[in-house]
Amino acid sequence: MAEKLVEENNKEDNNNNIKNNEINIRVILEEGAKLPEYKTIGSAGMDIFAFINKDLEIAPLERVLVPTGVKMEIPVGYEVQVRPRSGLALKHGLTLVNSPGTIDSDYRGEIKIIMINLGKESYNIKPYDRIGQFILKKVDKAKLEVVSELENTLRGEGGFGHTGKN
Ligand SMILES: O=c1ccn([C@H]2C[C@H](O)[C@@H](COP(=O)(O)OP(=O)(O)OP(=O)(O)O)O2)c(=O)[nH]1
Ligand SMILES: [Mg+2]
Repeated sequence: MAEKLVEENNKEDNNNNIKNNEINIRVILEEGAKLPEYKTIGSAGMDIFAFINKDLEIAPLERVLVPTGVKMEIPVGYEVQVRPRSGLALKHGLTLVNSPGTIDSDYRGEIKIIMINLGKESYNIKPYDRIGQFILKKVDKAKLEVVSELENTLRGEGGFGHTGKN
């Protein structure tokens, strides 16, 4: 799969002059853990594999913390978001409680995935199942400046649906 992807990548580069902008991230993998991977050339997210040694059952409305066996050194100025997979969400009601989860650039612990079963039936996560995806994002830092007045706009303080439905 990895070789195929590289091949496809090069082909795409040659054909369309598309260059993937890759950011190097140093990773520590626990023994036996699987490195997250992009499944297609255009995937925004790298799929994350459950690092468990036996099936993990999630009852309806139960929350579980699923290990990944992955530690990362995310460059300053970036974060990693942990997002659900739509297939698991649609077919089984499986999602992430804190979606999108935030992995800070200074976090050095093992990344874990907080899953919840919103379906009606128990679901078994199997070892190495793909349970979510990592998205690398640039983040700017805000510098908060306290003032007494904000610039006026048409919307003003209207929010929470005040523009109506259609
Ligand atoms: O789904 C997640 C979310 C977070 N984390 C790790 C990485 C992240 O950098 C750290 C803290 O996450 P967050 O800031 O969302 O949680 P918190 O409750 O504010 O904890 P803390 O006080 O440690 O920041 O926990 C995960 O492994 N998985
Ligand atoms: Mg925090």
